[in-house]
Amino acid sequence: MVKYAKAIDGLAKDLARRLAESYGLAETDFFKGWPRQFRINKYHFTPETVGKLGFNLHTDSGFLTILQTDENVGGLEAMDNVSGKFFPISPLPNTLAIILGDMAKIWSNGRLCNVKHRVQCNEATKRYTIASFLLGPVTDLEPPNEFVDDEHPRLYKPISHEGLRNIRMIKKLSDGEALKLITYE
Ligand SMILES: O=C(O)CCC(=O)C(=O)O
Ligand SMILES: [Fe+2]
Repeated sequence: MVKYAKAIDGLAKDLARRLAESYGLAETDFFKGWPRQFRINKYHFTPETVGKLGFNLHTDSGFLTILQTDENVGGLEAMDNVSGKFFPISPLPNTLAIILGDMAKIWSNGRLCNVKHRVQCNEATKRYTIASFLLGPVTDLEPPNEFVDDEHPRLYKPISHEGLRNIRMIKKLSDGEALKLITYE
């Protein structure tokens, strides 16, 4: 378990660093000291739950999620935010799914998309997934200067990961809509 967590943590940091590099940012270790979280999702799908949701539509509140999906049981669906259509993220052996969350959208000043996703129960069986989250800063997050200019004015008021999570919880907005509440007029 510790070995797995360390390897996943290394991968998350590597992905974040490469993302920053791909935008030509000066600061590529921006995620230093950000908390991480690890969760095993266990779905007890039954004949009664077939056709229902196992996990409601949501965005992940953090920066990025590395999801190890069940190799045999599908159900994860991502939403295309232009058409609103859902498409399945089918299980592929030896493949991890990477999901960008609310903090990635705030950090990139709106360039990166916080992907809406859900889990649909398609068959009466058990389903296991492992989600590892690189969350976000404990202090208020502001996009790097490279993401802000006259054509791309600051979209969001500075906020910590916990601050955003509190808004999501209090306002019951776990589908990414909480970002509208911290948008500059
Ligand atoms: O179990 C899945 O496939 C998705 C889990 C998920 O979206 C999450 O843990 O945030
Ligand atoms: Fe999720």
